[in-house]
Amino acid sequence: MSEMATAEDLKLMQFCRSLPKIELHAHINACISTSTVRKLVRLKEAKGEPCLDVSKYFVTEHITLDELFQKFKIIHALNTSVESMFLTTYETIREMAADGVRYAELRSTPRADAATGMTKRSYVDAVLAAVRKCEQENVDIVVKLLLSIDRRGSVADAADTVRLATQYAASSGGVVVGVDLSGDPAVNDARVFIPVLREASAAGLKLSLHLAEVVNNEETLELLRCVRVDRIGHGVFLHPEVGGSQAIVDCVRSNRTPIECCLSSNEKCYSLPHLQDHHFVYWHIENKHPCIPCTDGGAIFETSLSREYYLLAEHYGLTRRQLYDISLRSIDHAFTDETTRDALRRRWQLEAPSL
Ligand SMILES: CNc1ncnc2c1ncn2[C@@H]1O[C@H](COP(=O)(O)O)[C@@H](O)[C@H]1O
Ligand SMILES: [Zn+2]
Repeated sequence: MSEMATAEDLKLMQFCRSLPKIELHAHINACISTSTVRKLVRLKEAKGEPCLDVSKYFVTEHITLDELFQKFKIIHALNTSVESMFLTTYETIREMAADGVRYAELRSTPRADAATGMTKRSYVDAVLAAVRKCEQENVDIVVKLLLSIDRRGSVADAADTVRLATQYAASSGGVVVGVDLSGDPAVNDARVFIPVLREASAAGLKLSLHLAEVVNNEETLELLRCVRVDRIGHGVFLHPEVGGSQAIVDCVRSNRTPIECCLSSNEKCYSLPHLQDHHFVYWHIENKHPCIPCTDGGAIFETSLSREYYLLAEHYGLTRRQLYDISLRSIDHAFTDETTRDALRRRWQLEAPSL
């Protein structure tokens, strides 16, 4: 919101906060708020370990994807232990709940760290322990987890992640539900992961893939055709007008594959001159295609899910009723069972803010 926010703007923001919301695209290490960063620094200092300059973590202006991935190096250097992963996840969940998010799918790339003894498995355990603690404390949110494959890694690493996800899907009481493919889109050809991703689907895991973050039509089309893509992350360059292709559009439309749209993240990393040019307009407004507003990780992009809904109203003139409907429809695309979805829908009915 600008400094010149009018009473109407404030009322709209208030509405967006009270709207029950569902977050389907948030990388844990992109969700670390200023206050959590401070806690992580204290944790590191208490152990006598050096810290990088964490003030550079936040994306305050337009940056390139390359610069974004440099920022993750800063946070990864800070977040190296099971204690810090637990803390990060715990704080993230509480902050989301405070923003009115009632269902969230977090995603994160399991990492090992020789210095602290963290393994990929203890990393996931720490995240799951934080989810359980929030449940025990009755934090008002349902949380699920996707394990992320980093496309910069090897196929063997990816296979490891799918194996972990398969095991945790069985042992986590339904918290681990799927796999994400992410990482620097300029690195490697994601088609090498097709067999591994197919195995993940065959094992019953849901798949959300970062696709078309840069123009890469062959890769995008082949992944869409060879893998059961349950949701698309970003999909900035799918349609021909922006360098994508009609074949890709046909594929996405015929499968009605939902697109996770992260306005602020895209605006900051793709330097969209105007949010009017965001692909939400093409897909959702012009073509009624299912799109889910998400943050990508609110903290790093200095946003929140409420603010993303606010931006939809501000830039595309969506009414409160339309914002509510988008939020309600997002439930259809959650990687959970029908019972949970029905419970969420009932809640949405009860909690519908005055429209
Ligand atoms: C434009 N946005 C993006 N595109 C692609 N991958 C992204 C991303 N934002 C985050 N990640 C992926 O998530 C990791 C950080 O969270 P976790 O350590 O997994 O919790 C990054 O290292 C990258 O692999
Ligand atoms: Zn992402």
